[in-house]
Amino acid sequence: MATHTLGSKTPAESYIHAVFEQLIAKNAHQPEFLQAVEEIFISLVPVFEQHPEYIQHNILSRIVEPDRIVSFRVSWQDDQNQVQVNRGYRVQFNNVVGPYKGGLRFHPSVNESIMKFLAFEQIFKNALTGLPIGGAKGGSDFNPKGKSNGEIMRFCQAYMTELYRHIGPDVDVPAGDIGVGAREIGFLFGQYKRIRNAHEAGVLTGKTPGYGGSLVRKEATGYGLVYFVEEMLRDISETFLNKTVVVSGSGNVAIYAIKKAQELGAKVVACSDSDGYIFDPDGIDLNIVKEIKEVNCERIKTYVNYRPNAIYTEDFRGIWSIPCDIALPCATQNEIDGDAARTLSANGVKVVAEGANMPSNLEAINVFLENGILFGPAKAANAGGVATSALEMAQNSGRNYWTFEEVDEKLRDIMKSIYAVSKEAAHKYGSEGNLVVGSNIAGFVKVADGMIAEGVY
Ligand SMILES: NC(=O)C1=CN([C@@H]2O[C@H](COP(=O)(O)OP(=O)(O)OC[C@H]3O[C@@H](n4cnc5c(N)ncnc54)[C@H](OP(=O)(O)O)[C@@H]3O)[C@@H](O)[C@H]2O)C=CC1
Ligand SMILES: O=C(O)CCC(=O)C(=O)O
Repeated sequence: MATHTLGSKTPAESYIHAVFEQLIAKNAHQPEFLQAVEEIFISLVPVFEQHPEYIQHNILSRIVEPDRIVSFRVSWQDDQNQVQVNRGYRVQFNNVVGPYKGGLRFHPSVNESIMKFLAFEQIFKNALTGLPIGGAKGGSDFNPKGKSNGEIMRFCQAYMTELYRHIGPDVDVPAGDIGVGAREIGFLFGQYKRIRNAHEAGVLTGKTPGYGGSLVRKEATGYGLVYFVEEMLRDISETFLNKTVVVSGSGNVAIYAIKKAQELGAKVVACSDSDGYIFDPDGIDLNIVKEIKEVNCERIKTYVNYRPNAIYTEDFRGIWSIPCDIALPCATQNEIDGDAARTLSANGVKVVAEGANMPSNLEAINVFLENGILFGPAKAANAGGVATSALEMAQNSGRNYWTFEEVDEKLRDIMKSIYAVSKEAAHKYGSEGNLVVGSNIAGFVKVADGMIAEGVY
């Protein structure tokens, strides 16, 4: 039976508590979804105390129920001509601010709870960008590891053969996430185009620039994360220069976070994959990581074959025992628990900012906040990816391309604005400096006001 930490002393608390109790009763088997909702609900108490109209409109009961969840069979043929079957999903959570928008995850751990937590987070993250995009997420329990190019293509085609009827440039615009990069988006787009007989470029983002993709989208989540941390550091008169940084993961977000942090003068000493982590006291050589992960599709442990001083440890969570000034979790959900947070804190970490979605559990977040560590929550800190996707949609609608510098400048401005808006909301509602509270409130208020304006449905 799931438990929670929400109180029920004031009318606002009682309302939030009651909605959460009902949610637990209906979704007891969805721990990731409940975790994501609880984090937001805790932040919203002061908002509901000042805005009884949100209770009158029963916004919370409505906002936790997705507009729809599509779940479907994906049958495809492997290289041995055997028919394989996976489960596909698209959770269209909320389109008050704009068309449903959010990535697709292909990973064996995918289930309805993970899809719902990601789509729920996406609503508020997307609202924070200031751009007209609603919240969604999708994916499949398909495991891309070890699959041939042909198998990946046939899976993507089979997945899109059902998904196409639920999406469109003004309806729902998927993109990449774990296990879905430019190659998969290409296969998905090709199948959508064949079925619809139309080059609707805006139906997917994360495309290669040659056929409608935006420059900077590949780099955007990692770069945006670092731009966000620059803003956090600016407030304490610090910069990335000479800081020791630990980045978990070695996928899309991690690679471009490492690249930008290094460009700004930081020394990145560690990264990981789901098997283990590498520690390089001389600083990570990103070209080697890119060769291993992007070109050869190998495991991160092979890094030590190229760098004699580097050490590999088979335990990906152990990465948080490395002393650092800045920690950037960029792999997956719940990779930092209370113990890992206490270790980071005891080792003197100054800033933790989330490139992954919900990488810190609730206990870890509390440890960071209680110890005065600057904490950048995912829905603010990693919003650069989806924001640049929205810029890709804008270019597709305008049938034009912007230069790398133009998109990068817009991305930097968006990250600055997300930081400012989150900080301002935290201040306004009495939680100075708490970006968890600030980003949750700023995103929520925009969506809640839109829900009231658009009427009950
Ligand atoms: N791509 C984007 O634009 C955005 C991504 N995010 C989030 O960032 C995170 C990383 O995504 P992205 O870089 O795109 O994905 P990738 O598939 O490119 O890379 C994922 C990385 O995380 C590791 N990883 C995946 N699952 C696990 C796991 N269960 N335990 C430990 N390590 C794991 C992978 O290791 P291995 O190779 O061994 O699987 C790999 O190094 C996710 O949380 C995603 O939701 C957030 C905003 C936007
Ligand atoms: O670019 C997008 O639409 C999706 C990005 C994403 O999946 C995320 O923000 O978690």
